[in-house]
Amino acid sequence: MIDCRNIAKGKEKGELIVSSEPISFLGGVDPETGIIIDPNHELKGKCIKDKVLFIPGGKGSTVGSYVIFQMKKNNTAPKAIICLNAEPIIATGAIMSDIPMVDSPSSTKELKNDVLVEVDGSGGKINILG
Ligand SMILES: C/C(=C\C(=O)O)CCOP(=O)(O)O
Repeated sequence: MIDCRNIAKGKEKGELIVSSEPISFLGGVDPETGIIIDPNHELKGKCIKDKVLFIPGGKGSTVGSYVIFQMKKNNTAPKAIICLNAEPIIATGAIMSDIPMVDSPSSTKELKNDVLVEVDGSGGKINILG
């Protein structure tokens, strides 16, 4: 179990998709599919739908919050979000879209691609399931 700061309430399970780079949701992610479309991003072509997204944080336009909300409506959103350091764009998007979110994990060594985790955005914890 990894202690975190709780940002957006709720609890969801999913497989991790990890990036060392921040993501701009406006222009960087296709809300129709959940695929990363930023040509310069390390996750270009990868789909974040139904994944647990682990990123350093967000960047870019504040409209990114609404892109996250649109993704939730389209069923293309991540199940949960983990950030190293939450910032207002992604935190607002997660809160208004009911996507569990935490930041400031006490350890990141187990947070690797494809690991199944449960994010508890209410209690501020990540459980490693396998
Ligand atoms: C509200 C904005 C644009 C719109 O309505 O489409 C401005 C967003 O400003 P940023 O500097 O990109 O956050």
